[in-house]
Amino acid sequence: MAKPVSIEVWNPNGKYRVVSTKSMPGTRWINLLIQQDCRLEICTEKKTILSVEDIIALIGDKCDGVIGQLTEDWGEELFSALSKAGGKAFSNMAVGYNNVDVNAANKYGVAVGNTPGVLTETTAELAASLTLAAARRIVEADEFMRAGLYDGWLPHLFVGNLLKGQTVGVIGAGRIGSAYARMMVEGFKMNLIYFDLYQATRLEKFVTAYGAFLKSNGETPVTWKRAASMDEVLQEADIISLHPILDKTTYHLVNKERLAKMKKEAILINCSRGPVIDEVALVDHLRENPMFRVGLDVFEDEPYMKPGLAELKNAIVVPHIASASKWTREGMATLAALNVLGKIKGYPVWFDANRVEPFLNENAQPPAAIPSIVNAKALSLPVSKL
Ligand SMILES: NC(=O)C1=CN([C@@H]2O[C@H](COP(=O)(O)OP(=O)(O)OC[C@H]3O[C@@H](n4cnc5c(N)ncnc54)[C@H](O)[C@@H]3O)[C@@H](O)[C@H]2O)C=CC1
Ligand SMILES: O=C(O)C(=O)CO
Repeated sequence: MAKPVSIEVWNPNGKYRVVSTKSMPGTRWINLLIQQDCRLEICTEKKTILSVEDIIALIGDKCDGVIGQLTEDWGEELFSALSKAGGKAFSNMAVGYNNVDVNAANKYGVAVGNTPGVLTETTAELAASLTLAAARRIVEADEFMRAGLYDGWLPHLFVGNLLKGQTVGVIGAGRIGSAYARMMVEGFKMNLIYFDLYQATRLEKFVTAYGAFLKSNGETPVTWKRAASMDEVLQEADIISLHPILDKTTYHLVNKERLAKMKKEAILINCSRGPVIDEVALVDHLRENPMFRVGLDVFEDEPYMKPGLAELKNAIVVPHIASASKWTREGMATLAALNVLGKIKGYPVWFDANRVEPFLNENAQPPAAIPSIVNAKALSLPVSKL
């Protein structure tokens, strides 16, 4: 028998039982569920990462849908338990869903939701923050001040890298990668080189137009290039930011050999998923190349860091906070709740998961549609014509 898991209950007499494995920011998501006849149970356990056993206990004998977190292992066992409890809907409170076995969800006919769009700019802004912090050695300099070591201006004190006119490399120029690229190109007048399986046409158009604007102003225009290989980006870029999804093709995308191809003074940023970098190889590379710097939001064995990383001055590390702005986190909670609610209600799937704004307008009722279901095609779910 699994140990009971503590919960907080909203709208106890609601017809549909929805479980959220964590408390989430804001109250709109709660109100949307309870207004639509859901009994909402929010897990209040103190431990951060729930086990499969904990979640099975939460699902119980009758459960219509679950809102879960990227730290949880949503595979065969959980989808089987949810399906047995009558559930047809699960949503990650995240855009990335590498923690979800979508084939297992398909097998049990469970729709899998995610939360795209609402975190694009927030995540790109953190990647840009890490880039600046690494380029200008802000964390090292802050530690130096607090340690009382500053005794006057010096020509060599914390000299870093200028971004203007340098090349920013983006691996994975999807929603977040493109937003980051625009920030770096427009904000710091950097040239762009990117690698993606698909052409980022809108991004290319943006850089072309911005380059023309700069030229018409008598300034050096910015340029863009779509690289034929990832190695081309690694060799040419001064800053490289990783924004692909995590799957078999991106696991250890940055390894020992690829690190060796990068410039000795390059800066590597990772706000995607930890296993995209071979972190052991990264620690060795950082030790051997003190001018190479890295800004990491995510880690291979999250929440742990590989031995040695925390001691390195040329690494900036933050605890997976890239999407942590109030607006974004409340929006993620809303989208996750509406994914589950929409499936329970039998709504069609929203026609464009990149345009989720109508669901986020606090002053209007959300559309009668499901914002984003990653296995909509596999489950042959109808698509909204709105
Ligand atoms: N650190 C954090 O808090 C956050 C992390 N993320 C991570 O960022 C990822 C990307 O999010 P979005 O930009 O919204 O997704 P997206 O799907 O718009 O972009 C991903 C891009 O990666 C490209 N890609 C896939 N395989 C590739 C490969 N082998 N080589 C190069 N490019 C490849 C895709 O073609 C696509 O353009 C998420 O899957 C998630 O893992 C997202 C939000 C917050
Ligand atoms: O959405 C995601 O994929 C995250 O990593 C958390 O914002």
